[in-house]
Amino acid sequence: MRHPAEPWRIKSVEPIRLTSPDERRAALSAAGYNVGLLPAELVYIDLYTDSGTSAMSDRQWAAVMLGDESYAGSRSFYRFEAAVRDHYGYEHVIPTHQGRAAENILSRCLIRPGHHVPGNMYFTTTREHQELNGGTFHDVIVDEAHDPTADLPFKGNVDLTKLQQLIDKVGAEQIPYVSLAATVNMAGGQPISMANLAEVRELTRRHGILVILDAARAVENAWFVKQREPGWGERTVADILREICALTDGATMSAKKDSFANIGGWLAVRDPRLAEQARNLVVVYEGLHTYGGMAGRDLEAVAQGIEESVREDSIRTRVEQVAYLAGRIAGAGVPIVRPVGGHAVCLDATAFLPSVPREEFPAQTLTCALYLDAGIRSCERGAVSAGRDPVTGENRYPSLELVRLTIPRRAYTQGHMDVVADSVIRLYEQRETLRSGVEFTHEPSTLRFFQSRFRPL
Ligand SMILES: CC1=C(O)/C(=C\N=C(/Cc2ccc(O)c(F)c2)C(=O)O)C(COP(=O)(O)O)=CN1
Repeated sequence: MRHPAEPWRIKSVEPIRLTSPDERRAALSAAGYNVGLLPAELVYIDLYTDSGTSAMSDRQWAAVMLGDESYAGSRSFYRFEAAVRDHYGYEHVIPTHQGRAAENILSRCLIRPGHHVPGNMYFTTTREHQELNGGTFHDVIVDEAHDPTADLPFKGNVDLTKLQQLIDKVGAEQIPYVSLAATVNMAGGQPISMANLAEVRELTRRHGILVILDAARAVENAWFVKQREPGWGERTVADILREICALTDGATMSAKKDSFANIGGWLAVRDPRLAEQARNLVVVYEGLHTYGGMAGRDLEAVAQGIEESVREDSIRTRVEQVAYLAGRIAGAGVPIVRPVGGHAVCLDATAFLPSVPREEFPAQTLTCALYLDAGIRSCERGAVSAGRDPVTGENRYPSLELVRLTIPRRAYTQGHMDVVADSVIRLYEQRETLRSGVEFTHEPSTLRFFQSRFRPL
């Protein structure tokens, strides 16, 4: 797989530095063996997240200068609203400062204690807001999504039998909506197919249950539909994105992903009553419903980013850069989640470090090793992220114990991808030396992933 030639040239750069091994050992210790607590300036290649880390375009920066900072009815809001309406197709657009803020508003509107929310695999903030409002999340994704070696084109699909069984068990009136992610982040950025989406829509319509899309990486999902799903190859990514949304009743969006924004998000729905309810809450938690916790300049950057995100050459080179890194790593025999997703290459930490027991958190251990080896920050997507069962208090050990190498958009070059691949391959060749993991020295009660601290065993 060749590294793609990008449809842009670099006009501005930000210096980065490879620290010394001693500096990295000291920094990691001070960060409690949690790479998320490292100062960014001590990270050479930052693959912690693709969220908010994209390079903005010159046209986004130009739009920033046009930001209308009026408190009410900002010109920038109407541009933002038009961009979401045009490309996602929802009538009522409510800005929020980022994705989890939209999840907060939506969950407060739709979820009541005792409700059940089925979805295609959990995501940390999404499930958190569902649970905070008294809901119980139920994973109804196809079984293969939990198998890193199952090389299927649409591992983000819903298992319709699981969904029907939940409806039969709890009753449709106890299910406020089905939460559908496109793509599925925790499965490694796996897409959902149009056919499966249509089946979910048909099943939920029969029971009067809403479908709410998590659209954070829906453009990547549209790209995979175009590449992999029969009958869609001739459609544009922009068309497919609209078709995805047309099969849902609303969406939460983190504009920090597909839309190349450094901050921003939105909640969009079709039902005017739900929109009114959400607008009332957005005033409480985010700001007036025409700015939703964003400055006018951010609204402009998101609007421009949406337009850029659906361009075929843009999304192709984005996904192909990830595939390039995956090709180099998998080519050396390193176990990764297959098929390769849109935003990340996910290392299978249990296969990578078979000597490290699950109780010693292999993925967390591997993120530390990657940083020490080459100053690369990656993201633990395994038991530490999964947290504890709210009822039993026991650690949840998901079948996917992953290290996510998350690629920011338009930020790194082939040279950086090669540094990452070389480091991962080097560690894999030395994997027998990594025989023990880490243990908590500090464990927060919620979303422990961000603030936990560890020590090596
Ligand atoms: C599919 C989806 C997301 O991927 C997502 C965020 N994602 C992040 C940041 C992150 C979030 C939670 C973690 O435990 C984590 F370790 C990383 C990420 O890196 O992937 C949000 C929330 O959107 P907000 O970040 O704009 O609020 C909603 N939906």
